[in-house]
Amino acid sequence: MRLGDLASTLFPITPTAAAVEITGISADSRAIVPGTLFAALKGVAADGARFAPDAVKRGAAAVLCGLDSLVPDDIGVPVLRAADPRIALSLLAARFYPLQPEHIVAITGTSGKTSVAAFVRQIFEAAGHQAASVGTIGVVSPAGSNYGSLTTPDPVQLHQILDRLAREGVTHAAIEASSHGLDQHRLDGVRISAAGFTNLGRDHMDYHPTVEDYFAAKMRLFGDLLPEGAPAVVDADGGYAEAVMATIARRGQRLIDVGAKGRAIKLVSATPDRFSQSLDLIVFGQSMRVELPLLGDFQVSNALVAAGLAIGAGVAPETAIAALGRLVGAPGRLELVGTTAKGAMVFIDYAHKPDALDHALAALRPVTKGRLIALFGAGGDRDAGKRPLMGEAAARHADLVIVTDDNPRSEDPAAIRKAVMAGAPDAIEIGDRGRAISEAIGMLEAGDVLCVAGKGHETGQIIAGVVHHFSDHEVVAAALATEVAA
Ligand SMILES: CC(=O)N[C@H]1[C@@H](OP(=O)(O)OP(=O)(O)OC[C@H]2O[C@@H](n3ccc(=O)[nH]c3=O)[C@H](O)[C@@H]2O)O[C@H](CO)[C@@H](O)[C@@H]1O[C@H](C)C(=O)N[C@@H](C)C(=O)N[C@H](CCC(=O)O)C(=O)O
Ligand SMILES: Nc1ncnc2c1ncn2[C@@H]1O[C@H](COP(=O)(O)OP(=O)(O)OP(=O)(O)O)[C@@H](O)[C@H]1O
Ligand SMILES: N[C@H](CCC[C@H](N)C(=O)O)C(=O)O
Ligand SMILES: [Mg+2]
Repeated sequence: MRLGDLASTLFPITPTAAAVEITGISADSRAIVPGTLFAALKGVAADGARFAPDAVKRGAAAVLCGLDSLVPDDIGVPVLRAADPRIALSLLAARFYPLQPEHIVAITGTSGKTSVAAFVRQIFEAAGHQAASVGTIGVVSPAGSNYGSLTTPDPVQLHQILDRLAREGVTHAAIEASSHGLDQHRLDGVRISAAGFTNLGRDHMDYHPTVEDYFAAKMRLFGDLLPEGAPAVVDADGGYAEAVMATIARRGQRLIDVGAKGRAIKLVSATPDRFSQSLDLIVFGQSMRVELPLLGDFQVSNALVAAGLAIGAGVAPETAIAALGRLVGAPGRLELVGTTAKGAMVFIDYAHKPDALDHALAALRPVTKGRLIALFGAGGDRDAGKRPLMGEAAARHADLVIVTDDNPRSEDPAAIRKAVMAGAPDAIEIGDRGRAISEAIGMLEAGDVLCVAGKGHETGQIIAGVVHHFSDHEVVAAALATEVAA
């Protein structure tokens, strides 16, 4: 594509520059091949402007940067200066990869995004649409699934994915909008037709200076990205619901509020029956009942937000609610992965923040006849303040707490465990996660429940910056197999 076709409506471009052929876009100088437009962005760790000369040496055909960027005008290729180069990058990426599924819904909130995205995809499928989801567990579409590393991919990758999905015939997609993604404008070029908000709790205090800043990042989804008049779904029972609804009202969006306090999709009652729960609902004034095959109050919230989003995107209410009866949980989210010979159950969950741990363990208590055992750690190079709070949440709910390693990343694993144990002083400490899981399984008696939390679907463990293959699923399966053999 010519630079003129790509960027002339956004930037003043000379005729010579307009004729330059652009073959790709990247914000990483290391990925530049001849013909690529290099976006020099200021990041958390570096200023991309420093890498512009190297990008040009590698064949960059143009450079995008900020108004006051250090990139010199005489760098040898056209320089496009934008007030906010991250927004410009997203808009250019959306133009370079022009196709998007017709209906895209985006979900934000501290917990539940992956689950809601997976549920919306399943409801779309039940309604007969070609559907996909994009988020922490990767891209899941009729063509298969592949795992990416970020919850909200960077804009170039995201638009490449959306363009590919649309070409494969996907008409309906659900995307997770992380606070990093919203803050860094990764979603700014996406044509969002409905947006959802699950809840707000403590998270990412390493990146956002205050909870208000974190909330403001999430609010960009409704304040800036979702058009006026479009449907906005909120769990009315969740934290910060009123503040979210105020933004939605200010923007003239169509509120679909769900939950016990919800009016559009009202939860009249949820009656649990071990692994499922019977939901009595009033959906836009009509009584409906469905048996949700999932455990935990929080999954009711996630399912109703998902139904609201699917309805907002055009699915008939009866179809959306009926589809809740066949939902399958997202991998590694309160997933029952096995039962020991003595009759204890083992679950794998992705709770890696205090609220999530609170909800996951609370959900398991009613199915626990013996002891509830929580096994988890906390990630390194992430919000250190959440560590003792996770310890406290576990100590509050579980009969036995085992503190182990999650992804220590660059940090000292023992120091992370110590910080977690400040909130759970009676916990057992077993650093090696594999050993912790097999020892925990060895301790299980009839009726006990073990919750292995924090890594969910992950297939690697990052220790001292190196990713080692590691899967809670594989370790649990191996420990259960040994137990049966013994
Ligand atoms: C803190 C954070 O969000 N960082 C993201 C951000 O990087 P950054 O802009 O701060 O990067 P930087 O290292 O300061 O470098 C500045 C610029 O120089 C460029 N550079 C750097 C080195 C070089 O040799 N050449 C070069 O061109 C970089 O590509 C970048 O454009 O933008 C990059 C491109 O989009 C992301 O890959 C990167 O994600 C890092 C890897 C990351 O770990 N992010 C996590 C924390 C994250 O985003 N998580 C959220 C939330 C998860 C959840 O809880 O749901 C997610 O959406 O996954
Ligand atoms: N609505 C909810 N409220 C509270 N906790 C939840 C909710 N939904 C899920 N959880 C808990 O949070 C964990 C992560 O859920 P999920 O992956 O769906 O959320 P997420 O917002 O995508 O998280 P992440 O930001 O880490 O990707 C689950 O394993 C469960 O323990
Ligand atoms: N998207 C989240 C995932 C955290 C998963 C947990 N296992 C950890 O390493 O803390 C993050 O990068 O902060
Ligand atoms: Mg997620």
